[in-house]
Amino acid sequence: MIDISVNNDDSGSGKDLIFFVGFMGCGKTTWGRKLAAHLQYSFVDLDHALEEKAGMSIADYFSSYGEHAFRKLESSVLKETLYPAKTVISTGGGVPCFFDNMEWMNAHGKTVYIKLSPKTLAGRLENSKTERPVLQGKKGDELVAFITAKLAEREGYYEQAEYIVNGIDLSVEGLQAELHV
Ligand SMILES: Nc1ncnc2c1ncn2[C@@H]1O[C@H](COP(=O)(O)OP(=O)(O)O)[C@@H](O)[C@H]1O
Ligand SMILES: O=C(O)C1=C[C@@H](OP(=O)(O)O)[C@@H](O)[C@H](O)C1
Ligand SMILES: [Mg+2]
Repeated sequence: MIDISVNNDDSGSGKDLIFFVGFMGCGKTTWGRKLAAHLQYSFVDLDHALEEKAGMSIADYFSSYGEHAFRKLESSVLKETLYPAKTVISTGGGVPCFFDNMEWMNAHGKTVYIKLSPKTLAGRLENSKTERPVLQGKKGDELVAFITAKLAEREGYYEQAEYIVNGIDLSVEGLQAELHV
């Protein structure tokens, strides 16, 4: 039998999907991939899925079509991707904060918020090679101030996750125990 999750119904909820959420730089892509390998689950990074669907990088999509179009495409990629059973999904940092995406993820799998302070996030983002157009090249104190304000806007969504984990001392064994998988 082929495993297909059908959009907007409950068929995904029994399929062992794990969604990582949290601010840019908290480690969703890194730890999603590691946990999937450890559990022998499939792995989907929604940013990569979106780039494939759009046929261009996120930075190019933002500059060509703007953030509003990006958020609509992001939500459709979240909901229309056919996830195999047992998949870890790393979302982009804005996903939980638009439309009913957070509710949708909670209805379709386990959700995990990787929580970190603005200062730690800023340090990681300054050393990360991934392009993040939302940050507009900010660095140093300006970056910390931006993250502090943006996280205050977004954290209420992230905290709707079923599990909240400290991003400082993550391990795949710790995640596996916490999530009971
Ligand atoms: N536990 C960790 N300790 C130190 N650096 C980390 C850790 N987890 C991730 N990173 C680094 O932080 C940066 C952002 O990680 P990434 O997985 O791309 O985050 P996200 O997908 O949440 O934006 C990357 O450069 C990554 O190597
Ligand atoms: O927080 C955001 O608004 C964004 C986060 C990015 O993903 P990461 O959280 O993996 O960096 C990516 O989706 C896009 O650049 C927008
Ligand atoms: Mg990522």
